[in-house]
Amino acid sequence: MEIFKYLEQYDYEQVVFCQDKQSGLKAIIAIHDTTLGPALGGTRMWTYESEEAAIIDALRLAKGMTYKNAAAGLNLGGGKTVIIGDPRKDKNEEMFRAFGRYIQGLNGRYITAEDVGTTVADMDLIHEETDYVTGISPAFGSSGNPSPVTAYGVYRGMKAAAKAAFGSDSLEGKVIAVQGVGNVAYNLCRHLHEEGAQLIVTDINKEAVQRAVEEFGARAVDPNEIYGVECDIYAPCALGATVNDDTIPQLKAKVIAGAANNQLKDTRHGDIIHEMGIIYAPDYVINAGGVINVADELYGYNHDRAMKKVETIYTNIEKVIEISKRDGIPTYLAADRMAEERIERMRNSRSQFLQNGHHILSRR
Ligand SMILES: NC(=O)C1=CN([C@@H]2O[C@H](COP(=O)(O)OP(=O)(O)OC[C@H]3O[C@@H](n4cnc5c(N)ncnc54)[C@H](O)[C@@H]3O)[C@@H](O)[C@H]2O)C=CC1
Ligand SMILES: O=C(O)CCC(=O)C(=O)O
Repeated sequence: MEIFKYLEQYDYEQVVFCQDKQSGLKAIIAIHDTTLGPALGGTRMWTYESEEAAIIDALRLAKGMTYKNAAAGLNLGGGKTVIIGDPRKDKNEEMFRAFGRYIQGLNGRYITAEDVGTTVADMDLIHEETDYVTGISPAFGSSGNPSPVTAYGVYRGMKAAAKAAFGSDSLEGKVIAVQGVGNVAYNLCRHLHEEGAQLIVTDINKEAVQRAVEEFGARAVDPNEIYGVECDIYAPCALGATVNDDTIPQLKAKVIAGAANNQLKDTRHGDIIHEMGIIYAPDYVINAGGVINVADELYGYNHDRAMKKVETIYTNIEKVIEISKRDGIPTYLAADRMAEERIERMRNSRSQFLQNGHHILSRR
């Protein structure tokens, strides 16, 4: 891959390769844009097919965080890390401490948190080496696992999207197909079940499926069947790129609203579903609850304040759908415009007064 060409094309600021022979750490920190503030985004640990696949994932996820943080109204830029490895087998204490030292070396340009494959315990190890980490244990006065808060935000955003599609935001009796019932989706299913939705679930992890069947009366289907089931709402909550050329023709849902990052394989898939009349709740707008929650730690964590901000996801989804209808553009583009306009406004105003990026963190 021609890395500098890619960085130039999509305006990335920095990529850091971190290796530590003793612990086996192989990590890529991607910093996309710090116009709004330090880059905040989680650390994903995953077994990638190739180093190139890992680099591309880090870059795509980091850019997504720039847009997510901007659209959520946070004063934070976008970044993300991927650690190459199997989270069930390859973790050790030295690995996260070595990684923490790399983050410390960036002196606040990048702040991390959890993502797929990493946990609060991993963040606590990073915290031994740096303060530039969020989502650490509540014992440290922090917010802990962001997944339940992400789930609540997705639930609220899904209701806003349902209102646009069905005329009411009630999910009672709605059939919702949930792909992946991990940390976020388990909590999402709880909210949906409490509201009286009918759930169809799938996961490659049989125990996760079993739990959803037992606790929420969900119907289980095989992983590749989920796209074609009769349902009102498709909720992608596993990994990205599941809205693609193969899956779109199978979809029966009128709404796509879920937690996964980078749900559209390509932007043209957002155009296709728009033309089909499907209401798509843009991934980075609807799944911002976790980052809103962890970002609150930078101000001294206050759960009520964080949850109040998470509630804005409902109105943000409404706003995106409104722009989409007004301008006749797909919702993913409406969300991009909303985020880009905010970054541009701040770039123009900050450039005149700020030389060294004064930020809340500099008061810590
Ligand atoms: N945890 C959080 O607060 C946030 C998570 N997200 C995104 O939401 C998604 C889910 O995150 P988590 O629940 O934290 O991760 P998780 O790892 O706990 O859950 C993902 C689940 O998807 C399943 N899965 C993987 N591949 C699958 C496939 N092909 N078919 C069916 N199931 C499959 C896994 O077995 C797992 O149970 C990810 O894309 C993540 O990036 C986004 C914002 C915040
Ligand atoms: O919610 C988190 O754990 C941190 C933010 C993040 O990486 C994300 O929203 O994808």
